[in-house]
Amino acid sequence: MPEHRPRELSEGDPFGAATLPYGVFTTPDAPDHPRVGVRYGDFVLDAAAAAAAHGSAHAALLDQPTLNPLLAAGRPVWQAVRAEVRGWLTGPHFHPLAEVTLRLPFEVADYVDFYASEHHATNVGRIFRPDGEALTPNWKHLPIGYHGRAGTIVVSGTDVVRPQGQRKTPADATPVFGPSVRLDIEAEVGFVVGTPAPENTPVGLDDFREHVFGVCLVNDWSARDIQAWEYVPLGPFLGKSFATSVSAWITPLDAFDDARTAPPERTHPLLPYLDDADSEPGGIDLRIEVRINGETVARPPFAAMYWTAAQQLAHMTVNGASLRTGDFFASGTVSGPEPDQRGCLLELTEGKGPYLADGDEVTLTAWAPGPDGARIGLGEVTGRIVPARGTTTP
Ligand SMILES: O=C(O)/C=C/C(=O)CC(=O)CC(=O)O
Ligand SMILES: [Ca+2]
Ligand SMILES: [Mg+2]
Repeated sequence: MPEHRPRELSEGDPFGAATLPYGVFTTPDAPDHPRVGVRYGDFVLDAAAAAAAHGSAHAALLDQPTLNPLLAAGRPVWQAVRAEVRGWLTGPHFHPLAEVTLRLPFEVADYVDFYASEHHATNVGRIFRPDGEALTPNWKHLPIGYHGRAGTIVVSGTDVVRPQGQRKTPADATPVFGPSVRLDIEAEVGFVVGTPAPENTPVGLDDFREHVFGVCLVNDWSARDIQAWEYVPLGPFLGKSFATSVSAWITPLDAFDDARTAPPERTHPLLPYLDDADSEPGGIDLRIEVRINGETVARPPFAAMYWTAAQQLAHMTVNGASLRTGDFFASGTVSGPEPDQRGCLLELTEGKGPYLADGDEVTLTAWAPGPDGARIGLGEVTGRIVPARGTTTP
């Protein structure tokens, strides 16, 4: 049963009234009734129940098994619902976070993964292509990306089965098949598209807020041995498509207004559709923490990303491609300039490993500065590696 007392949060709780991320949850007494919830401290506001009780015009958008109807409703509705939710925080309709089951919060349309950290791209280029320039000639002119696999995006807490595949190191005469022996993480930040765009209407830098609903943490699990053998010349494929974990909580873009920051200085002139010199600062000062089995292994700074999410969206649509509600794009691995700011084990260990072992649990958390000293928390993304399934089939 929902608790009928208003919730008191401790000072500095990163999930206070300035944060208010959306998710989809069920309760043990109604396991077949997924609906939209809002995280407040360690509680979940049943937004569907609160909206119905208040006679909200948006009640039907919130009594849904995914966020997609709310995503599709557009920015004026997102802003109206967020204001209404603030008014419901002192009322009933809360469940303890530990007592609900959280679902994948939105139905993913297409999934794109970028490569926007200059530090990551330089480090990986050095490790994967030691004989060439670390950054390819196009890197400073466009945000490089690839299309990922939307159907294998899973919610935080889902176990990740060790993938199997082909690999071939220089020491192997022929390819070998088996469970990946270089399973890695990639700490990333994802952006969820709400408002669609028809074909042949590129989304300019200044229209970013009209289309992007919110932000979440992403772990783009990567099998480096499978990847290193398969990726030439078309890019990542089975080395990354087995699973991508996302947080159960999507935080509205507006929650990051106080964390906006200018991206690093541009070293190359940009074509007009990517030139953000006169746009609002496109960086976000999000501080990520990567923990493996409870131990902090890295603190990647999202503010260091060279390409911004607005530039990525502009680039994704500049060729005439349309946008759908539920389209999802991730930043690429977040790495900063310092050795302890690298967002994957490939970089953290200079390509030598160790990589993930069966049973390892990886958790990403993050926060950004908010209004009046508040912290804006991003919901965690966590996942545990379980052994490869079945027999090894060549
Ligand atoms: O440089 C490469 O060949 C590939 C690098 C990656 O694994 C990149 C990737 O998934 C994009 C990113 O997370 O930055
Ligand atoms: Ca990635
Ligand atoms: Mg992936």
